Amino acid sequence: MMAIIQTRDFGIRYGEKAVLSHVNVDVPAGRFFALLGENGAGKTTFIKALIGHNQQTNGLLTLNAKRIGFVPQFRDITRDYPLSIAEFVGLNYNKGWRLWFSPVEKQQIAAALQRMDLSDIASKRLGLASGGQQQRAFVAQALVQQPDLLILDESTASLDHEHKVALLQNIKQLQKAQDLTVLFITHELKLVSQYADGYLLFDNGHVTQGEAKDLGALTTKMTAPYDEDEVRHV
Ligand SMILES: Nc1ncnc2c1ncn2[C@@H]1O[C@H](COP(=O)(O)OP(=O)(O)OP(=O)(O)O)[C@@H](O)[C@H]1O
Repeated sequence: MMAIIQTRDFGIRYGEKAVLSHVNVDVPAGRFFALLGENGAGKTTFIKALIGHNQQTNGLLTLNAKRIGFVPQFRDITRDYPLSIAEFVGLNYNKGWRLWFSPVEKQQIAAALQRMDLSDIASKRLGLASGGQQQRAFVAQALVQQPDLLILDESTASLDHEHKVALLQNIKQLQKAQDLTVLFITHELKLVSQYADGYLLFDNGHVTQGEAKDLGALTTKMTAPYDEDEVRHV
């Protein structure tokens, strides 16, 4: 199977400080991967390298994605935020010099809304939507340009349990139906282990790749002293 992300002896540093070194991963296309690790372990740094931010890297990084969709950590939307959900979802569309959407673009926005279950509330003001609806709108925005790699940074962290599960089910369904590769950064190991096909564990400058069947053992090891709800999210 083709790897959508492949690294060989790959490293990233900030000045003198090596954040990651000797990273060897092969993420197959069309799978759901959890990106795990303590705060500061280098998950965001790795993602930044994938989306092409200038960094000091060495070794080999091969990326076979045509388009990457990125859902950053939850941003607070105030109640007076003026855009509707549909307008927000189309916000980052690269229209060049045009101010309006072409029929194809409109159709793609409608499809993204539909995929995230937002069609019925497309004209609702985003500021008045619930946290779960807002989070789905962020994902829909990332889906509009039909990425083949979707990266989500702690997208479940701010949601209650019911909405966490709903979002993960939604993403899982997308991954399967659209043959999308999903990288899901999370601290919620137990939750994501039901959806992930594999994981990348960031630890102490190194990255370990594992399969879904290993997630159970990892969960026990990493969450043993705490209940999941007690793990603090920063
Ligand atoms: N621009 C930067 N310059 C220097 N050091 C940085 C920079 N960005 C991050 N670092 C350092 O690199 C390390 C990895 O940070 P990174 O944000 O990638 O971790 P993370 O795993 O994403 O953490 P979190 O779970 O908190 O988001 C940390 O020690 C951080 O302090």
